[in-house]
Amino acid sequence: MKIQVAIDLLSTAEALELAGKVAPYVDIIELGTPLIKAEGLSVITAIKQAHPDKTVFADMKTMDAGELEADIAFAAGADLVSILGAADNSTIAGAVKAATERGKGIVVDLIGIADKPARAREVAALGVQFVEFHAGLDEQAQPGYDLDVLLSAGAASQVPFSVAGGVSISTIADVQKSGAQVAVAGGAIYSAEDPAQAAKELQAALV
Ligand SMILES: O=C(CO)[C@H](O)[C@H](O)COP(=O)(O)O
Repeated sequence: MKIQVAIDLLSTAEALELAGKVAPYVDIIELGTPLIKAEGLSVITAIKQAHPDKTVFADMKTMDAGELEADIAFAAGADLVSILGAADNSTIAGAVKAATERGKGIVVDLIGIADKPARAREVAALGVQFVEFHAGLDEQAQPGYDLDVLLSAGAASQVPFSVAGGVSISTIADVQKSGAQVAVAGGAIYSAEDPAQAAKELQAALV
């Protein structure tokens, strides 16, 4: 299983600093949606230039104009771009077209989707690289939030999937057991007192 660090910070300088610390322990560096909105596409270029050996994920969360939005993120240096599962299939197909032309990949984010396994199977058929079973920061803050629900849904989907929803050192082994290809960790790394140590421990917890 791969580890993806989600950088939900607000400046390119902070993102470069965090990426520099944690890069040895992660496979994929994600530029979070608030970061891209705050800094623009240039943050993607800055991170890719600093870490050309890493897969750079632009969390665009695109809902419309899939081909155009994916293409501008790929042109800036992204290797993977996220499109929302709630988007029309034509939006996802357009993004896949841009990815295919550039030899890159699309990840569909199932945030807010009720029947995640069913939608995952539909979008997988459109040619996306993998599907993200995701509970966003606001959903995680609701009483009774349970990561296990996401893990069961991912396992039931029978398509390549990632998991994002407050993954931490206490849950990463369960994420791996669920069969996920990628575990996404944001707050567990960027909010840690020692982000490099936190990322190292996540990596060490993999079997
Ligand atoms: O995309 C996001 C929020 O929409 C986050 O990047 C994702 O949820 C991972 O962060 P965390 O591990 O803190 O949940």
